[in-house]
Amino acid sequence: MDSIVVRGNGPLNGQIPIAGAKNACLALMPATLLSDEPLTLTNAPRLSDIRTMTQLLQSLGAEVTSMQDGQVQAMSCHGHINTRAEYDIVRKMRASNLVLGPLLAREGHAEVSLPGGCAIGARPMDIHTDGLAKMGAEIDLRDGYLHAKAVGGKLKGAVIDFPFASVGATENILMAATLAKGTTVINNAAREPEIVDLADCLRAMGAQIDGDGTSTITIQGVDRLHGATHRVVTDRIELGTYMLAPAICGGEVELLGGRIDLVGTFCEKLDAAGVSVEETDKGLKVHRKNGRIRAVDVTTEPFPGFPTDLQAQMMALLCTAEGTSVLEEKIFENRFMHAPELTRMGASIEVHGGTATVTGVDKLKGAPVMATDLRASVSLILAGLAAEGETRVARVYHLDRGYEHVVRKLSGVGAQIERVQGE
Ligand SMILES: CC(=O)N[C@H]1[C@@H](OP(=O)(O)OP(=O)(O)OC[C@H]2O[C@@H](n3ccc(=O)[nH]c3=O)[C@H](O)[C@@H]2O)O[C@H](CO)[C@@H](O)[C@@H]1O
Ligand SMILES: C=C(OP(=O)(O)O)C(=O)O
Repeated sequence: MDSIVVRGNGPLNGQIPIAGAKNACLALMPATLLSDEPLTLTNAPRLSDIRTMTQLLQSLGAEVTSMQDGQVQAMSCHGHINTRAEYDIVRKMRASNLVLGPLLAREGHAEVSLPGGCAIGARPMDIHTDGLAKMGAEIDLRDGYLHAKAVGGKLKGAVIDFPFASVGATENILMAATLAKGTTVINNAAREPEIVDLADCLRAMGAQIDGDGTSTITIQGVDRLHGATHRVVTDRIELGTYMLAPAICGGEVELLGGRIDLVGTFCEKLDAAGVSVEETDKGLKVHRKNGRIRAVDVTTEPFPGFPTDLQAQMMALLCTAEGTSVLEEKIFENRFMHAPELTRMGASIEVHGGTATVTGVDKLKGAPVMATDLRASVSLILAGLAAEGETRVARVYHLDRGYEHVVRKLSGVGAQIERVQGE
């Protein structure tokens, strides 16, 4: 198992290109199951999660080709479809559950293993299954698999009120509804940019969708969808992560492809902490305004609120801020696993339930630490970039799920970072 070794070495300067969004691409890829014709995605990120989704789609009978340097994924699904998504693949990644809606819409039945338990919270599937049940699916859990069957062989449009604006449930129902009979309305839908990106792609495939990006999405079912080519939206979480690098280390970094509308609330918090974000014709330029970072309070919320996927990285910034910051995690009940690791580096953090109180210290000190999940791992790298001495982050396979070329991107702006073999 590889580790990442980082040495704190002062300001970072230069440019970092931002990739296509993992979380958009993971929803876009299963959309290929909705059509016999090819779906081509450009700007796909080079990540292990994308390879896992590729394997899953191939196991269901899709042809998936990665072209050129892996940045284009072309998929086509015209032969026999296997409707069983096996545990061995599904357990690797929560987003595997996004094949449920498309399989059910296309074939009228599906058997999908429950995704593996993820360390950041329980992450049940009830909002997905209740929504599909309203559309006429009978679903039961047997042998660890969700067995779903559309009564009469075809899903029907329905009005579905989500108890929580779940991103994955919105994506599953949105895809299922494109081929359902009649009109589906999702109330309290998620508004994340990845939802809008998926709706854009489905529209390019011939779907009739209105209201994506708002809390009410209306989908008029059609008989068939056709092929399309779609460019994956910029990864706002990778963007926010690298915006924090000059905020933590000093210097000035331009994030190529960055857009304020993807990270609005995050930018407001950076501004309050003393970080300048400026729009350029190529993206966003970030530097510290002056002096030390100031403490800010952060509460994670569904989009357009502060993203839970940037909470760990923001905590890394606030570890050396002037004053005390309170971070409230409202999306996942167990998403502070980076806190004890940051404490090993000299941070002062107290966690009580869903609240972490961070009192800024002058300097962090390098230490051996362990990545516990994707965003936790990158928060430890960010902290290590500003710490005195060497930080070794073990278990970086988590990082490979969501950050392509992290060593190349950060060393390109002057960071001392390398990947080494062994824990
Ligand atoms: C691949 C992908 O896009 N992952 C993102 C997606 O995850 P994901 O789609 O899993 O997140 P959800 O929005 O569904 O989950 C939010 C909350 O709702 C709860 N819930 C969800 C579904 C359900 O049926 N029942 C239920 O109780 C979850 O346990 C969690 O507490 O959105 C999260 C919230 O922005 C992000 O952190 C993840 O990076
Ligand atoms: C939690 C994340 O991903 P997943 O939903 O795939 O676990 C993430 O991208 O931060």
